[in-house]
Amino acid sequence: MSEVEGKAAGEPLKVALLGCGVVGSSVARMLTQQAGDLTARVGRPLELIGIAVRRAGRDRSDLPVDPSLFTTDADSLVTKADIVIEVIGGIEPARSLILKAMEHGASVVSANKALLAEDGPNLYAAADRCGVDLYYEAAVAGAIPILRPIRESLAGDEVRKVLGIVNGTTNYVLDKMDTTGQGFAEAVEQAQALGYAEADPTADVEGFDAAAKAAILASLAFHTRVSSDDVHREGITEVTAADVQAAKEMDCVVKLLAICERTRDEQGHDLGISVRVYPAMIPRSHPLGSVRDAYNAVFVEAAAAGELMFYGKGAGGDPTASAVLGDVVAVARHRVGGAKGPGESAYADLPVLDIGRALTRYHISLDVADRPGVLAQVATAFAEHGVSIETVRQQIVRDDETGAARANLIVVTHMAPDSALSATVDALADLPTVDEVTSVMRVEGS
Ligand SMILES: NC(=O)C1=CN([C@@H]2O[C@H](COP(=O)(O)OP(=O)(O)OC[C@H]3O[C@@H](n4cnc5c(N)ncnc54)[C@H](O)[C@@H]3O)[C@@H](O)[C@H]2O)C=CC1
Ligand SMILES: N[C@@H](CC=O)C(=O)O
Ligand code: NA
Repeated sequence: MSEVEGKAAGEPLKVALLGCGVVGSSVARMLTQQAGDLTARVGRPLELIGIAVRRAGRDRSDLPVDPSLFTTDADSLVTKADIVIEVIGGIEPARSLILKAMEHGASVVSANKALLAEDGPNLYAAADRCGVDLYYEAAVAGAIPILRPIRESLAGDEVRKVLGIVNGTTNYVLDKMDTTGQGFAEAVEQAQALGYAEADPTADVEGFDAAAKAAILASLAFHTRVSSDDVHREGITEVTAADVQAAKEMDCVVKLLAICERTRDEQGHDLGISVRVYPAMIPRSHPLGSVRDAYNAVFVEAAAAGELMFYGKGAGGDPTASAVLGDVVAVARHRVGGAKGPGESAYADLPVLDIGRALTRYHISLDVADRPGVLAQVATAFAEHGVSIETVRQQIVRDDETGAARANLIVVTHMAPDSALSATVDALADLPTVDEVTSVMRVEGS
């Protein structure tokens, strides 16, 4: 019988909190202020036994917790707890502390997508070996319950696609660029001030954060190990005001999307899965098109359930703490009831396909000479790569100095493999009649 199982009913479960930043301070506050309700829901009190911080002596008088709980000795704190909450972030020392906590019999709740996406299988193996739980609902889309629905509620179905806006910072930035014409840098600063951005916002704007979340979603949805390195990633730093305007003209909006989908051949045999993150135009009428500010939304398609939509706050201290505490209650209930949550499920072991095999559509804008035969040359470049054109729009622009007429062509394709689409763009750029390919963006969701 473990030490925890041997405790008398009513004896508190000891909770250690690692990290007291944006998320950690909300967790500390909620754990303290909602102690009575949490006790009633778990069946045993939860006792906060310590809060590991990096620096001692900082004024934390705004938090309703006993100042003696703060410690810089996370290593010894994790050995004394029944439940460890890790909200430090990053790979080390978070990983070593989690492993140590498990070795000492603690269940772990983490919000750390970077770590889960890099080393999830190792953490699951340790949880299994130690007979403890590993929960991380806050790691993807903050407050939105999405991992447990995929991991548990949809465990009897077959998930076919997960399409999501899973990064609040980039959604905030793109939304501000769309609605107020605000500049990129200013919008990123605001997202940081509001507590949405990662400690280093490069993780947000370059798509690393969304790629980690995509890896976690794909692993759970397709019962396959997917790490951050398997995810094709493009961030939003290259998205220009002109791209946002071009999207508007198509009644679309630019969003950073995480796309996880199962690909089958015509006979229905699994070819593998595609996991990718990139900015793309989606119609404003699409359910993801109206996701504003730092909100997140995840659209799931399953064989029997059909289409499901999950929407809410994907970032910020309190929303993220809500997901953390939901997990704390779940693992605490397991302790009280002598149960254990699900472990890793990677039996399907599907190959992760190269981005070239993903089926998508392109919106291409190019400046060309305005003379007979140019459109035919452009159309030939598409045809030679097996790419079918859906629409072409042409606008004549006159050069102010020379008076020469140039044309701006906007081509939107039908669905084609990404490799064929990008080869078409290369071929267009090489045509002598094409001055410049001014923008290329994928179109999703229609
Ligand atoms: N802020 C948000 O909206 C969300 C954050 N997350 C995740 O939650 C985790 C925490 O994020 P934030 O609270 O935003 O970060 P933060 O940077 O505000 O807080 C992290 C805290 O950990 C402390 N820390 C660093 N090393 C430490 C150590 N060795 N021992 C003790 N404390 C240490 C830092 O001093 C800092 O106060 C990250 O994994 C993040 O990806 C997940 C969802 C949303
Ligand atoms: N930096 C992240 C926080 C949540 O995961 C975001 O902006 O979504
Ligand atoms: Na979540």
